[in-house]
Amino acid sequence: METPLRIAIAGLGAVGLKLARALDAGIPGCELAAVSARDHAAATARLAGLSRPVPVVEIGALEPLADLVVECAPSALLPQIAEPFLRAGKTVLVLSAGALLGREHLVELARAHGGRIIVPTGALLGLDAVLAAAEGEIHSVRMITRKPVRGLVGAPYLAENNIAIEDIREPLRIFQGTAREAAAGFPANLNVAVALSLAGIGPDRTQLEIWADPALERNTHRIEVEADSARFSMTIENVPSENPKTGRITALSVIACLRKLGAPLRVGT
Ligand SMILES: NC(=O)C1=CN([C@@H]2O[C@H](COP(=O)(O)OP(=O)(O)OC[C@H]3O[C@@H](n4cnc5c(N)ncnc54)[C@H](O)[C@@H]3O)[C@@H](O)[C@H]2O)C=CC1
Ligand SMILES: O=C([O-])CC(=O)C(=O)O
Repeated sequence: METPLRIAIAGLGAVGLKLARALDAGIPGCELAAVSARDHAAATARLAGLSRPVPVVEIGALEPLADLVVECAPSALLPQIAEPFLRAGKTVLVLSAGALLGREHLVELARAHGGRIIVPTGALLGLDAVLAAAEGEIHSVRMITRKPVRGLVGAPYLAENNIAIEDIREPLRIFQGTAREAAAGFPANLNVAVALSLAGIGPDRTQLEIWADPALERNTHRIEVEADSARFSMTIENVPSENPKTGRITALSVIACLRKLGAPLRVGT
């Protein structure tokens, strides 16, 4: 049997905690090795139910303990989390995909040292089809995101543009622009748009609309793609996790991605 891949988790929030529990329960080929959290005492308490305890350490101490780190922390921490792993030729699974924009040096670091950055499908769907279509010619990619108000409040774009959504009674379009612009204005809410753009035609050509909808319960993303190989549209309606900005399926996507890394049969692009 091969030695299991030692997994570190950076950020023990909605995604990180779910993943830690899944790794503890068993994902073939993987073992939880270490965790990083803002509040070590709280993290240790949250992990008390694990069958095999793991150390809770500072972000900078994760790399020697693991072969792969799952970044599921506030987006500003991405370089701190990723750089040591990439410099050591290791793998980084990135959830804060928006933070990759403008940080192309991370990809260069991976290239130079034989490391790897993986962006899982996360809260989205259909990146397999978008990747395939991008091998031909994609004419356009458009995404329309609708979120309940609590999934959007606090986004810097709203404050910068004096948009108040707390008391809206009807759906309100709060943003129209590119994935790059959305990543800057909604760093904790629209990683999916950046993941889509990286799979397809890039952050400057991927068009996005964001709606705040007071009647909605689920974070909803609709994608429309026009390509020379196919036309397709897809919608996902995400049940929010404990973090209303984050769909429950996000952690499941990471679990599926880790399972696929070690699987003898891999389905999907
Ligand atoms: N790519 C995708 O499809 C999706 C990406 N995301 C992104 O994934 C990331 C994680 O999402 P959630 O788990 O919902 O966020 P969360 O806010 O629930 O968890 C983040 C955790 O990081 C911890 N943290 C803060 N400072 C830290 C430090 N210095 N060291 C270690 N940990 C620290 C926080 O205490 C918190 O527990 C976010 O950036 C989010 O925007 C979320 C949903 C979908
Ligand atoms: O993209 C994100 O960061 C989160 C999101 O929209 C979702 O979970 O539906």
